[in-house]
Amino acid sequence: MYGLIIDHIATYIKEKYGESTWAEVKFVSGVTEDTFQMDKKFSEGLSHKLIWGCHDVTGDPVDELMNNIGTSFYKFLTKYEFNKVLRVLGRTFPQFLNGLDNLHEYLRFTFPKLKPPSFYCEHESRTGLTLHYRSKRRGFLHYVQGQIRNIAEELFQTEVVIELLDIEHDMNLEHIIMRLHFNNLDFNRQGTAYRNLNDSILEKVKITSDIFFDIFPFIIVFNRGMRIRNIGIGLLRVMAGIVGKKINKTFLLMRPFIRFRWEEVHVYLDGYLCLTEERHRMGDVEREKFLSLKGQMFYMEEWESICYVGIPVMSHLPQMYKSGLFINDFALHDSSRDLVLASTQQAAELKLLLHQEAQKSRNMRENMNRLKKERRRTDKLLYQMLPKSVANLLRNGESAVACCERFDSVTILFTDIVEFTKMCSSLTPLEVIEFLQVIYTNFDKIIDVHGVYKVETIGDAYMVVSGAPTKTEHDAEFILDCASQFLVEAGKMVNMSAKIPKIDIRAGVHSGSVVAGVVGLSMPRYCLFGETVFVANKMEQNSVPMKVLVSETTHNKIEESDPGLYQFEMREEIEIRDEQTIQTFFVVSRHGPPRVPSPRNCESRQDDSRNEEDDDDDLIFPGKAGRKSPTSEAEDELKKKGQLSFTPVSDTGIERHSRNSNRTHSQDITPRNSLT
Ligand code: HEM
Ligand SMILES: Nc1nc2c(ncn2[C@@H]2O[C@H](COP(=O)(O)OP(=O)(O)OP(=O)(O)O)[C@@H](O)[C@H]2O)c(=O)[nH]1
Ligand SMILES: [Mg+2]
Repeated sequence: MYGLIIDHIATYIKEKYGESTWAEVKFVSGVTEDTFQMDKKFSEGLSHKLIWGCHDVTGDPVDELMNNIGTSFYKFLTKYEFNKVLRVLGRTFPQFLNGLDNLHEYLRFTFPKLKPPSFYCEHESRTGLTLHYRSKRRGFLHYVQGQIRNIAEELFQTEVVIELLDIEHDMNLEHIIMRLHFNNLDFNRQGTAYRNLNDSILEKVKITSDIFFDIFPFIIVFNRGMRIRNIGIGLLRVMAGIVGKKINKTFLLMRPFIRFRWEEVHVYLDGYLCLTEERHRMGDVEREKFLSLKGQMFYMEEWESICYVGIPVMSHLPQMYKSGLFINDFALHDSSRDLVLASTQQAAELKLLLHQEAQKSRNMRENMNRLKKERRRTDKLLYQMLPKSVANLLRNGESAVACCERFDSVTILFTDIVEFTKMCSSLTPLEVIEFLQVIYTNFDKIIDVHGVYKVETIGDAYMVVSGAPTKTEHDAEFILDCASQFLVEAGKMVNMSAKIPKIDIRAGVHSGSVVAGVVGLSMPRYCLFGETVFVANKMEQNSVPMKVLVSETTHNKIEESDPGLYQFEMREEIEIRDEQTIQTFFVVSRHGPPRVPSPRNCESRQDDSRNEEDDDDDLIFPGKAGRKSPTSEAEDELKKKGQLSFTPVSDTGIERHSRNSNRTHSQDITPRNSLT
């Protein structure tokens, strides 16, 4: 059933009983929808579900509910401006009721799959008329009675008393016969006016049958035997062969819902009838659907026949071609041509609108995809500057202060290039940038493998942390694995250029607590604050080339959690400030392969890891196999111009450690040519 009727029921319940009762009614009826789009189809049982739900919640009798809802119908229709259609449907109340079938048919443009009720009036008198209401649905008797009373009062200021005469069930239809008692002032008024015409004029009005069948080009005259005696000029052009055939073998009667027999049709004279789907049997081959006609039947006493005066219904021009009809087959004097053109025009406009709609939704989808891709790109840039969890907090409107967090147990690594300033004196600015770019790109690849977070680079210094923003109990181990890999990587960077035969780096590590947070609005950075940072930096400054110097805190952390995991060499105590010294250790080697960070050993790891599923990593990060990253593209560019003076470490990057690697001996992390 279309949402219009269901929306009517829902609107009544909300307005009469309030939103909370409506919510209860929905719950009781198991209805999830809250609104019902008027031109959308819903399940047939939904209307009764809501009515019975309302009965269960309020205790009001169902018939009374249906009647009261019916009496709010006219007011409800104003919501969609359908009330304007009702106002012009009939000059009198009986004419209005006679126009209901036509009205619902006309509504097919808005409700293409309409299954409306059928109404027919007979035995009209000064005191009322008999109304036949037929429907494929059951249980709308009181709803209809409410509607009728409401319309009679609203549009005709007439009070109607409804007497139920009979209810039949036939042809899977509910057929309700009611006597409407009301003051039918207009009864006979038109009739008498018309019959008062001077008889002599009527006598002279004789027209030849040619003119008659011209005036009504789609008329069908059939006799009591239902045999077609004659047809209008329009029908003659497309189906001359039906003359002499039985009309109820040639056409199906779609509305009203009655049997297509003389006795039943005869009762329906002056009523609205819709013939359709002409089934033109060529031999035993049934032709496809051919022509739909809408019209009215009149009884012609002189001919002892019924005249069906109709016009073809065309929903689109192709249907017109198929039927073999042309516009000039339609009468010029009535609106049939306009109606056909209007409906095909409307169909064309509708098609254009749908096409435009489809185009719009395609554009919308493309824009959404572009937006999504752009969003991913900005996210990636943002996640390069800030941890993902922090970036998302900021994006959700949290203040920078709200993003601050204290981490009780982190381990920080500083590395620094030995005699960088001296090296730079022999390089051009571009070569300095390239030089750092190559080193840092390779370090960037390493940190991902070891689950540490790159905090920043300061000139030739490179700072990473483990234990923030992703908490882990293996922070010291991850940092030492990362530091040792940095040394291995630096040891490979030999003969990168004639001016720099090799590079050495110092590394320093310390563990402790920090406060981490975002500072700065224009260039927000994720920074670490606290003594731990200061001491880690001191470790680096006091280390020696190609060695990792760790504080006693980090040393003890490893020894407590994983005794013997690393071999250390005790060094002298260093003074980090007046009278404050720290015991230090060099890292010598590690037992077994590095631990692989995972959600199991890194809390909220997935929060701060890159979005693996993103397919445009290569835009920001070194490309996957076969895809060039900007760095290597830039390097190619410079190579072509003969400007590149460094041979970057091969793009195979860092061999990935994994627990199941077959290395069993302790891994010596002292690079080949380091000083000890
Ligand atoms: C412009 C005014 C009207 C509009 C837009 C309208 C539209 C509709 C629609 C969309 C349906 C649902 C059919 C389906 O889902 O297949 C419907 C059914 C119905 N209409 Fe109308 N209608 C109008 C006027 C009236 C009037 C004036 C009456 C009675 C006096 C009426 C009686 C009914 C009834 C009883 C049903 C549902 C029950 C059944 O199918 O028997 N309608 N109508
Ligand atoms: N932006 C910035 N750059 C710095 C900072 N400290 C040092 N640098 C830069 O880093 C370069 C190297 O500094 P150092 O590492 O202290 O000196 P070095 O030449 O590498 O000698 P070493 O003591 O062996 O490291 C300097 O030339 C500066 O350009 C800093 O705090 N901020
Ligand atoms: Mg330096």
